[in-house]
Amino acid sequence: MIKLHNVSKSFSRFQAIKSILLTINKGEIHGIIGASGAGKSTLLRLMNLLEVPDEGEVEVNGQKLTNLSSKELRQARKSIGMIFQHFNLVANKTVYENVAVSLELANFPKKERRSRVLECLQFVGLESFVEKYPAQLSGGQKQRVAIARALANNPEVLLCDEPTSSLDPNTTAEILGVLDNINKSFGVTIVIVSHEMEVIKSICNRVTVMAAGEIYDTALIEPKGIQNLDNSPRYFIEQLTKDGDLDHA
Ligand SMILES: Nc1ncnc2c1ncn2[C@@H]1O[C@H](COP(=O)(O)OP(=O)(O)OP(=O)(O)O)[C@@H](O)[C@H]1O
Repeated sequence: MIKLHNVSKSFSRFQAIKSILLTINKGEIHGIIGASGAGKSTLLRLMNLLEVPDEGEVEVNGQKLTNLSSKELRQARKSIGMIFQHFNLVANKTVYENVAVSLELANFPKKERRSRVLECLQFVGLESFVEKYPAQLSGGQKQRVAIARALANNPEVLLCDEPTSSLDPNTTAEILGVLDNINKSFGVTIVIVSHEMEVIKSICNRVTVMAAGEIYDTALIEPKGIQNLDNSPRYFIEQLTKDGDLDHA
């Protein structure tokens, strides 16, 4: 479970996140959608303290990250994986080394590293790519390596920042399938930032709609469509459903 309690974040004098209250339930796939600049990525990065809040508390799996020392935070982050739009692989390391590096950083027992790397690469269907370098991979394959790297330490939470925004529709569907499989197989709580309503609708159980650093609404996504949770106006959600993607200028 992830809890943000009255969390605010400013950059210089610009308030990007305004006193946000949000609970993400254990085991759910939670989408965060909103127009460009709404604060989606900042909100996600507050969940593992890549951005440190100016005010408020961040709690993940019962631990208040905002109260931890830097050593304790490093430990807590082992259970929070993250993937990015541009994959963030290390160009001069092989597929194998890119995944192994997260185990080294986490002091994973040396003897078990090789089998764990291979296990994660097998899960994403890339066990035969161990000796390849990122430049030899397609976008979808790079994102699979990034997912394997994020999975290596058995995270309880996976934060995904626009994970399919650089991919074509077929590859997007494949990557969303991998994320769904991770959620179903291991019970990992997944948070996905996206500007595409189709992505959110195809995989998420709930969606939070952001506008100008605030939560506009949180809605439950049912198989038959989107239903409002909070009895607040349905207008924005209905617009999103009708118009499809949000403008991502
Ligand atoms: N490190 C930073 N320094 C200064 N301003 C920042 C920083 N990070 C984010 N911002 C500003 O905070 C606001 C929210 O940014 P954020 O990236 O969270 O929005 P977003 O909804 O994810 O947008 P996009 O969809 O375009 O990525 C923007 O106005 C952005 O310019």
